[in-house]
Amino acid sequence: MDSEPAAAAAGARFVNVGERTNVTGSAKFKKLILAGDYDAAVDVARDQVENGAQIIDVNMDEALLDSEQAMTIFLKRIAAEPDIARVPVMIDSSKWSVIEAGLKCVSGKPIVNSISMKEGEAPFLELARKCRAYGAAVVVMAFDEVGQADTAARKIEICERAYKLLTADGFEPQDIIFDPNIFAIATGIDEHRRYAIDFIEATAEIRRRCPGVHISGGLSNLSFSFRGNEPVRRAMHSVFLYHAIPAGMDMGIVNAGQLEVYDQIDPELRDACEDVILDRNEDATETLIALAERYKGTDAAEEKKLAEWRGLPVTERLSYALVKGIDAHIVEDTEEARQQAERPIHVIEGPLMDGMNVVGDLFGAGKMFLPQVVKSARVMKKAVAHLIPFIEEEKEKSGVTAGKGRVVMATVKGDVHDIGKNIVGVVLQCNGFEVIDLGVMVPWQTILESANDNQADMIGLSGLITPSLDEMVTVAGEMQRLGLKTPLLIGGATTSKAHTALRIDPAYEGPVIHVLDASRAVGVASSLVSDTQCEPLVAKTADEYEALRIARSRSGQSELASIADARANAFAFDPSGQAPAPIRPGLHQIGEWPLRDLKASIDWTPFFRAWELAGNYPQILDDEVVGESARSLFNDAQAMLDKIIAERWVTPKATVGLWRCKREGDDVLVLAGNDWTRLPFLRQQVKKREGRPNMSLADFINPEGEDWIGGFAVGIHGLEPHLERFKAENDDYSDILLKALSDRLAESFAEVLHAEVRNRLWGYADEHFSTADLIREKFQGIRPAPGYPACPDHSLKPILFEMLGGAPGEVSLTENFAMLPTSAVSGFYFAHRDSQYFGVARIGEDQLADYAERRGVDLDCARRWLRPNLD
Ligand SMILES: C[S@@+](CC[C@H](N)C(=O)[O-])C[C@H]1O[C@@H](n2cnc3c(N)ncnc32)[C@H](O)[C@@H]1O
Repeated sequence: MDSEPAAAAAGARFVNVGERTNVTGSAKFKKLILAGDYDAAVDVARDQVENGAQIIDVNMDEALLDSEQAMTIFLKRIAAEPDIARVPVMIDSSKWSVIEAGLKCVSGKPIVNSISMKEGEAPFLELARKCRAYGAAVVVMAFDEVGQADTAARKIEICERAYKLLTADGFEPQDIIFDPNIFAIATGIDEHRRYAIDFIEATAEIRRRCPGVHISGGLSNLSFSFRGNEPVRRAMHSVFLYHAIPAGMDMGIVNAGQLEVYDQIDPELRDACEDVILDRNEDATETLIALAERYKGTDAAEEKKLAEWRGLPVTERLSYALVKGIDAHIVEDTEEARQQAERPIHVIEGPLMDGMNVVGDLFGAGKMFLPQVVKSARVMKKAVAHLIPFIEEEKEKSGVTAGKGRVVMATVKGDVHDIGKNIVGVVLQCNGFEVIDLGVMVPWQTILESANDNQADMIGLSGLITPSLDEMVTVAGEMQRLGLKTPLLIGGATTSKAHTALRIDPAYEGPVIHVLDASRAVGVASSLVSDTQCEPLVAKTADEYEALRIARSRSGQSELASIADARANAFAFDPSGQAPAPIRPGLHQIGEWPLRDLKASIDWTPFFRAWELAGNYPQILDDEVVGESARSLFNDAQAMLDKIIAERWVTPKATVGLWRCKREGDDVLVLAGNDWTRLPFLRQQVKKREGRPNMSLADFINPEGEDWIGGFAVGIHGLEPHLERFKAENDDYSDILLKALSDRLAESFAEVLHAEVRNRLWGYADEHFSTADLIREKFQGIRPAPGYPACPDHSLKPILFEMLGGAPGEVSLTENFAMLPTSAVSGFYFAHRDSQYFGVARIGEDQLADYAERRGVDLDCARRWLRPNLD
């Protein structure tokens, strides 16, 4: 055989055999051949190849036909079409005369489908030799004198016998393709229940006993009981291949354009198919039949809609593609519109903007959600990218993007997080704004220069970590110093209306507005560029912030205990809850971790939150309001995740340290390497009700004897080339999706690694938690992260990283202690039975001074780091 199936044999890929040029399987093809319409019949073959068929099966076994003649004409016709002739032909007939007629027309390596030992060994060998004389490979059916093989044992026995006969006769193993018979399952007949699993098991064994051969099968039989229900059939075929390919099936007669991606199948349907195919439970068939009802007719309706859509006038097609986020035909449609338009810019100003307006309206009305909007934006960007060279040719550069207004956006210095900012940028662009995105870690000078150079209508600042709040105050202060009046928009996970009102707004006389999320950004930005709405919005916001400041000054803050009193009310250490010494103390470098394991333990709820879809996974997939959007996003995420894993886009790395330690007040002294390192922790100072302690993380370490503490950092590396590719393709959707998935992998890695530490490295636990219980953190021990409420000082990160040997998990820190790569997690391990998360909240000046001394920095520096805990 040629290299295609050989590659498949090596496990490199599965070879699709197109099944549409078969008069017994395709009513359409039969009609064309009977009518003598060979032009259209050739198009069927071309479609197959374009849809990914790597071999085409040709069958002319029809009583009303002169099959030999039809085979000859058709094969000669396709041999003259270079785009079809490049794939091998499988000549499919039950009559040798037809096969031979076909063999005479094929120039490349043919495949004969099929021969068997139905009539005994001698006729089998005779046919096989004839095929070999034509240089053909053969499909051998698992059929012998007794009949067709149905059980695994019979399939194995027949194939092994045929293998021995053929190879002894001089046949090359790679020219033998066994078809061990795929039969219909879910028929309601008990004997049929094992048909699929028997095929899979037999495949593995045949590959073992008959080295070098290929295994093939016709998939349509499998789902015969669900005729007319294409979604269920597609799902069954995909699930079947998902199991059969790893067992050794490397070819299959399957409609290449109609295979579902395994992970994109509705999980309920996928499980039901899996139960039937693997014969996993008694009522699997009933369950699948009941479920199948739900899918009836959906496909026909979809196909009809699709066909209708492609038949619309081009402007409507553009609008439809934008609203639905379909980028498959966008370049050809844009080109068609351009040819019809007077000037290329009119395509943007006309149909494209019309389509985006519909998207904007639907989003504004809560009928469309962020993932869809970002997909629509991708379609828009691709269309615009196609038009730009034509517009530039017309020297019309300026008109392209200067729509409603111009926004300069940046993640501030020291911060690297940009998912939220990118989403806001895309949404603003969708709504006609020109966005100048300066990226991450942008110092105030660059932001203000760009705003000035571009005459920005507003500046948007974003940040995720608390030190970024201070950076934003700095930018506001510099804007004031320069006498600017440009509106300043504030957004990002740690920002809040209160912080904006209390700290940023007083630093700048121009308008300052906190924007809660992307869905509000459009309204705020549109008002700011509107002649009538700008003033009212600015005045209303200023009043609101003033009211907030007054309320805060009047309400007074919760009363603080002195740090001495707070310490006297510490959480009592219970020696009986102390974990034993680690089994494997010291540093552990975790070079790589299998991505597949990380996928399995992903917590999906925060993923939907990143896309501003509210609800918990998995219920969110069925949510009445956002369910459809969530499902579509989830499917895209699964598909990308599978690629990330299969093509190893990213590499997870980690470092773990488990060290001896002792307590000194609220400090923990850690013996990392040969030196003792001081870890100063903060203590809650807000006065507590009787019986409630003022907690510090130090309280979970033995105050009297020896104890142990741990630390870790994980990072997901290697995103950059993919992000660059997406950027080049104007694909913000994939860019944001990849970053969000990479964040998920980092969190999952931190969770899985903590389990590894508890169960093996430290070894104080012996757990068997489900993923759901892991996510609920039901285990003993915590991994508090610097910058989080129990240890809010981000500046502990450099100390932790130093103890971990520097750049743990190949993660580094920015000057404001953000981690690079962005998808990274770090923290300490506490193993005591009582250890728990809490918030330090507000602290007093006495603790601040005490902390500055323990931390070894001056008071101002400590004040800057602990600012959020002092207000
Ligand atoms: C941010 S969530 C991440 C887990 C979530 N399953 C996910 O995938 O996004 C939980 C982690 O945040 C940190 N954390 C939460 N609350 C904390 C607190 N009060 N103090 C310190 N760290 C805290 C801990 O590292 C904890 O394991």
